[in-house]
Amino acid sequence: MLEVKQVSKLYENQRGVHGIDFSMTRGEIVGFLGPNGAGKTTTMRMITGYLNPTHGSISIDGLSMADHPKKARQKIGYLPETPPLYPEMSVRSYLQFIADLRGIPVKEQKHRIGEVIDRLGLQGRERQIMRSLSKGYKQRMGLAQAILHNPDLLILDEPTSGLDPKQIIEIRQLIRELGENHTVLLSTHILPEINTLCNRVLIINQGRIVMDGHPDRLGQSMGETFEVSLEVKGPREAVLAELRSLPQIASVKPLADVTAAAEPAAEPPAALQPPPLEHGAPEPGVGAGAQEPADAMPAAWLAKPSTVAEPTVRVLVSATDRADIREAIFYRMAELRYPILAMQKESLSLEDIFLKLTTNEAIDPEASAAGGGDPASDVSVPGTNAIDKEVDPHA
Ligand SMILES: Nc1ncnc2c1ncn2[C@@H]1O[C@H](COP(=O)(O)OP(=O)(O)OP(=O)(O)O)[C@@H](O)[C@H]1O
Repeated sequence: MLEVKQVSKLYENQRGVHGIDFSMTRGEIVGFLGPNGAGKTTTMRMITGYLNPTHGSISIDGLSMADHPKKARQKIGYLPETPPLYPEMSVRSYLQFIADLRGIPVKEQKHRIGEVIDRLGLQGRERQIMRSLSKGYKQRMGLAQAILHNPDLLILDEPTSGLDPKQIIEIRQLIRELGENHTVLLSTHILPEINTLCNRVLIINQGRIVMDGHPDRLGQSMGETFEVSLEVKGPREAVLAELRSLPQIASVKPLADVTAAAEPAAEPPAALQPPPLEHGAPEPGVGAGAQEPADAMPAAWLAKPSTVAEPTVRVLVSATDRADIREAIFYRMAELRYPILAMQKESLSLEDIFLKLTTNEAIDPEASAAGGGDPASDVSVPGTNAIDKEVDPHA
C-alpha cells in the first residue's frame, strides 16, 4: 500500500529526516511516535506529496509520488495537525467545496457528502458555520475532508491533540472505525493511543526510525527478559529456595520487606477441611507428591485456605531464555500449599521503551540493534543510513 524507501529531507542546512524506510500493508493502523522535532510531520508531508524528499522515493499502491503526484494523492486523505477549515463556511458548503476540489463527479457528490456526514456524526449540523463548531467537531470536519474522496490511505497528524477526554474517546472510536476499511498512519504524542488503536508502531527520533513493531512486542526486541512478580504466602526461606530450584529460573530477587507474620488463621469450616488422606498417601508437598503434576492434587486441598499463619513473600523471578515460567511456579506453589496471592508478568511499558529510545543525546544504532536480538520477533530496530548532504531545491 505504502512504500517509503530511504527517504531523507534536508531543510536548508538543517536535517529534517534521514533514510526513512518502511512500508505499510493494506488494513494496518500504524502509530507514528516521536518527541517534538523528531520528523513526524516532515515524513507525513512527504508521504502526502506536500513536500518533496531530498532523497529517496515514496509510492502509494505502486504509484510513485514523484512521477504521478496527482494520481498518488487521490489515494491519500490527510488530516494535518490543524484541520484546513474555512471558518465562515457551513459544514455542507465546505464539504461541497472539498468534493469539487477532489474532483468527485457532480452526480456522486450529494450521496458521498451524505455518507460522510452520517459516518462522522455531523447530522443536524449541515448548516452550522464552522467557526461555531467545538474543537471536537472541527476535528470531525478535518476527518470528513480527509475521507470524502474515499482514499485508501489516511495520514492523520495528531488527530486528538487539544481535545477534551470525551472528544478524544469519540475521535479514537471514529479512527478505529475508519481503520476497518482504510490503511491509517497516525502520529501522536499520546502513548496509550498507540496501544488502543494501533497494531504497529514506528518510533522516530532525531530524524531516524529507531523502532518498528507490534506495540506489545517492542520490549522483547530491546532484550527484555521474562520476569514475574509474585506474592506468595509461605515461609520465606522455603518459598525462595523452592522458586530457585525450579527449572529455567535465572534469579529470584526478594522485593520490599515481607509483611509481618499474620495472626493465626482461624480453623476453616468443616466443609473446607482436607479430605482424610488414604492410607500411605504422602502429605501434600512431601516426597513424590511434590513432583507430581497438578492433576494429582485433590481439588479440595487447593480450595482449602491455609491454616498456618505465614508471612507474605514478595519476589521478582526472572527466567532464562525468556521462558514463560508462570505455570511451573503456579503448580509448584500449589503442591506445597503456599498460596499465590498475586502473580504479574512484568514488561517494559511503551512509555519505558519510548523514553529509552528517545532520551539519549545521540542514538547508537549498533547498540540498539544489538539489543534487538530476537530473530523470531516481528520488531525491527533499523540501522542508520548515510546522511544526505544535498540541499533540497524544493525546501
Ligand atoms: N520548514 C522548515 N524549515 C526548516 N526546518 C524545519 C522545517 N520544518 C521542520 N523543520 C525541522 O525539521 C525537524 C523535524 O521537524 P518536524 O516538524 O517534522 O518534527 P515533528 O516530529 O513533527 O515535531 P512536533 O511533534 O513538534 O510536531 C526539526 O528539527 C524541525 O526544526
